[in-house]
Amino acid sequence: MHIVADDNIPLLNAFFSGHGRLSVFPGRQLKAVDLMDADVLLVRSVTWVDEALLSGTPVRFVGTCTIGTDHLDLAWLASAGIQVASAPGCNARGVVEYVLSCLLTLAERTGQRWQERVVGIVGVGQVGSRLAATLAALGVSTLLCDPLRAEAGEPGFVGLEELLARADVVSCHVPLSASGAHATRHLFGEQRLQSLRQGAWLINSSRGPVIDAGALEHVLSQRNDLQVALDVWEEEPLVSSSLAARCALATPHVAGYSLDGKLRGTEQIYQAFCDYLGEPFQHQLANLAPLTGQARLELAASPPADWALQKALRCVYDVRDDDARMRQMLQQAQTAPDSAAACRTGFDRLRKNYPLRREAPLLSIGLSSAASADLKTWLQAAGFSLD
Ligand SMILES: NC(=O)c1ccc[n+]([C@@H]2O[C@H](COP(=O)([O-])OP(=O)(O)OC[C@H]3O[C@@H](n4cnc5c(N)ncnc54)[C@H](O)[C@@H]3O)[C@@H](O)[C@H]2O)c1
Ligand SMILES: O=C(O)[C@H](O)[C@H](O)COP(=O)(O)O
Repeated sequence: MHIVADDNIPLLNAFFSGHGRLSVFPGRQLKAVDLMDADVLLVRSVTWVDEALLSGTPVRFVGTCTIGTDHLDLAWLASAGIQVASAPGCNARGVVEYVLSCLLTLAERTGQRWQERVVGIVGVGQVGSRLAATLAALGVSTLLCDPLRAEAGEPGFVGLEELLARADVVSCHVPLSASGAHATRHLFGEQRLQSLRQGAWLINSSRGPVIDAGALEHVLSQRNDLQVALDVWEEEPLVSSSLAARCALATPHVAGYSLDGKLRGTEQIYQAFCDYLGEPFQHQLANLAPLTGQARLELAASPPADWALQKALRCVYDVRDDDARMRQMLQQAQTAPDSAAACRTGFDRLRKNYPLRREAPLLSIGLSSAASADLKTWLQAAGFSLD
């Protein structure tokens, strides 16, 4: 069997080499000619998988080691009888940690308490529901908008216009869809962006085209009360430097880029592949995951709960670091002879050379018996291991 894969997929050899020959390519550069004798294609989110790429190739199984599937032409793949698998929820925890880091940072910069802001979550699936549960456990009020779940009869959801009218923070976790009653392309256009509350924070870590970038830039040119954190960009890997300059936080599509999230993505696709072949799993992530990046944080006898939670969250992920690297890249791209090309390359380089980032359960926290019950509850809600 010949397996062709994106070279950004970790543990590829460990999981797949027993199944045949492996060839790797940079995901954005993969072409039909590379697949002429391939049986299996393994991608991440940057390879557009459609008829143009696959027709005329022997590929029968496509796996994307990502949550999002908007880069796959699912209708054509189904009509061609090609088996497709994605990795639901694989990096959801990383995204939650990104959102928490945005909240801490924006609170610090605006002098507000993030715990007292009402957080509106748009799209309450794998990521949105984990975020909602974490915030609720931290005592934060949330508003949830998911018309598909509401239409299925589930209680507890509000409409988008009501959410925009009531939420101090809007965090977006919808899939990108271009058609249908609840299409999300340009879900946030000029009118909805203008309807954000005075002083609102808007966080988008879903897909760039969910927000109309032109409209956002226009709204931000008129309203300096808003704080916007963008992890995803309408034309990425090309980023509008003028829009980034108006954003409070700008990162290169790395919200879910924990090593753990990427590894789970590979494992989930390996398992789907074994199921497709009708074979048992030979490998388990628990036996293969690298033992790097674990850390320990010792907290003083009875630290203030707010301070300790912030310290622990920042030990696992600090969005300010990604923001700084992105702004440096954009600044350098501006001075390059072809700044658009330099931006595209720089954006992908930041993602390819992403620093080691482990998730909250990999940080163990030493707490004394004098630590408050609130602090223990909060740290556990955020996923930390306590002892
Ligand atoms: N930036 C990153 O690193 C990163 C990481 C993971 C996922 N993502 C993106 O986030 C998206 C969401 O991830 P997920 O795992 O929660 O997906 P999911 O499919 O589990 O959940 C999406 C939810 O959005 C809801 N939804 C669909 N259309 C909607 C609309 N118009 N309004 C409100 N809700 C709507 C769905 O009903 C569903 O419950 C992914 O599709 C992916 O594009 C980005
Ligand atoms: O959909 C996802 O899972 C995320 O957007 C994922 O982090 C994208 O990472 P990439 O495939 O671009 O490496």
